[in-house]
Amino acid sequence: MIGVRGLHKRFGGRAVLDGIDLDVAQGESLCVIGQSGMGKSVLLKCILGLEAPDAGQVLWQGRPLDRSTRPAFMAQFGMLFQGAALFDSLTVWQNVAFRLRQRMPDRQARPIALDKMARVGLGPETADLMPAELSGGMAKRAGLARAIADDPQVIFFDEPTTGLDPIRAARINALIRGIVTETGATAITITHDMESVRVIGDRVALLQDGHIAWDGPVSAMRDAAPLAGFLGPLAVTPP
Ligand SMILES: Nc1ncnc2c1ncn2[C@@H]1O[C@H](COP(=O)(O)OP(=O)(O)OP(=O)(O)O)[C@@H](O)[C@H]1O
Repeated sequence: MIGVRGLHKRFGGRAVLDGIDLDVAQGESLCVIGQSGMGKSVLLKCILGLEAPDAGQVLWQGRPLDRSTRPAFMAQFGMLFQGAALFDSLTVWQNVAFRLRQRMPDRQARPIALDKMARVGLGPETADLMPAELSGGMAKRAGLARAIADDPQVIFFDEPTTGLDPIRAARINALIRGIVTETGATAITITHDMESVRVIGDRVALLQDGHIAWDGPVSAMRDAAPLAGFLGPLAVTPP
């Protein structure tokens, strides 16, 4: 469903992405791991069209994403940003309904937002709070509700557990897995957290030195030699 073909991206003298090929099937949950600075965010930005690759293509439904095909893709994706990235001046429900409100009146958007908030464990009493009044875990849940508000076909999770303690991180991982399974959405998660990989992922791709150094099912991760050196350090979320 999403394909990456021969993606190259260079900054200064350094080839951060040096020929990336990747396919994510419909309904599959792929986790992209790699040490800090290996280009995970750059890869995500290239897929989202926020960074222009030097060479290569991103395909969606078998067609290259370009000026004419990208709008349809953008209408079908949801994203949980690192740090949740809620709009400070909007209430929680308005954040969740951000995209819905662009095409429907508030009286229609609000019940949908409340329904998605309930799915992630945020009760109606939180609807009219401002983001500054939420704890880190609640903000992450609100970001998750926003990511799924428009029933996306593709969801990106950027470091979903960063900044959360292990208990809250485990809850977010379980929520994400539940939502991905329930909705049948295709999911791409960028993470340092191996617990996220184990809970959220069907498949894992290791990004290293500009290449996908290993790509396989999460169940095979433990025996994968290229991952051996990474499972330890990657198990700890960096500050
Ligand atoms: N706009 C840019 N201009 C110059 N260099 C950049 C730019 N964006 C990213 N880079 C460089 O590309 C490399 C990869 O960055 P990227 O943020 O993708 O790493 P990452 O794997 O996501 O790391 P982390 O896990 O720490 O977030 C880094 O060396 C970074 O400095």
